[in-house]
Amino acid sequence: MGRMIEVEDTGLSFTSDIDIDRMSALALEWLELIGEDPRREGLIKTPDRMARAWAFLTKGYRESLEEIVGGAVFEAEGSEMVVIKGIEYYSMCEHHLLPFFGKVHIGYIPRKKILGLSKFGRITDMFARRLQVQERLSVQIAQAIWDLLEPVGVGVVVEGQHMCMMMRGVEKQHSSTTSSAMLGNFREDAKTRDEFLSLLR
Ligand SMILES: Nc1nc2c(ncn2[C@@H]2O[C@H](COP(=O)(O)OP(=O)(O)OP(=O)(O)O)[C@@H](O)[C@H]2O)c(=O)[nH]1
Ligand SMILES: [Zn+2]
Repeated sequence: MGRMIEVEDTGLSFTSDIDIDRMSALALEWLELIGEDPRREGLIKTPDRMARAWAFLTKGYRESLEEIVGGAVFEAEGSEMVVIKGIEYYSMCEHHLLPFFGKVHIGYIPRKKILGLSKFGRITDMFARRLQVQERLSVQIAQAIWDLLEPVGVGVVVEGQHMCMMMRGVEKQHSSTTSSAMLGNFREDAKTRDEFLSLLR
């Protein structure tokens, strides 16, 4: 069993290692409970596959910002807006444990530090690969960039389609949700925010 980790300010805790055997045993029971025969040929390896898939889908719990960003914070001059558009993500809603997915758009105005471009995708994935609501995903990405780079401002826009609203429940196939998080002058200055939003169009 893994070490228990407390996540600051969230009241969340989780184990640092995934116990694949125990998850697999639960998955087998799950298959029985939905009315399947987990011993039939096609399902023999399914509990193990399911455990491993879930280990991947929740790997963000076992990653930290320091670890994924490494040394890719660089000193830089200039204070023009940087926009990274269309970062795809897949996450799991915390209410139904069904997927939601879409795109993340990030903008920031550096003060003295810039970030390696690939790291925006890695930060997105670290938070997306946890149980989420879309609003919190937006805020966590923005806050992480804020803490890392101490920029003049940062804005994050997340678009998402939620399988729990498509495959079940309200069964709406064509709705999509946009959420955002704005910090610094992206929050305070309408002109900066508008410039960011116009670059997303
Ligand atoms: N705000 C927000 N809501 C979400 C997200 N993902 C799923 N939900 C919603 O969470 C809500 C949970 O509502 P409940 O009434 O407790 O659950 P439910 O009976 O399964 O609801 P229905 O989906 O309407 O059938 C639903 O309205 C979901 O659409 C998300 O990322 N953000
Ligand atoms: Zn849901």
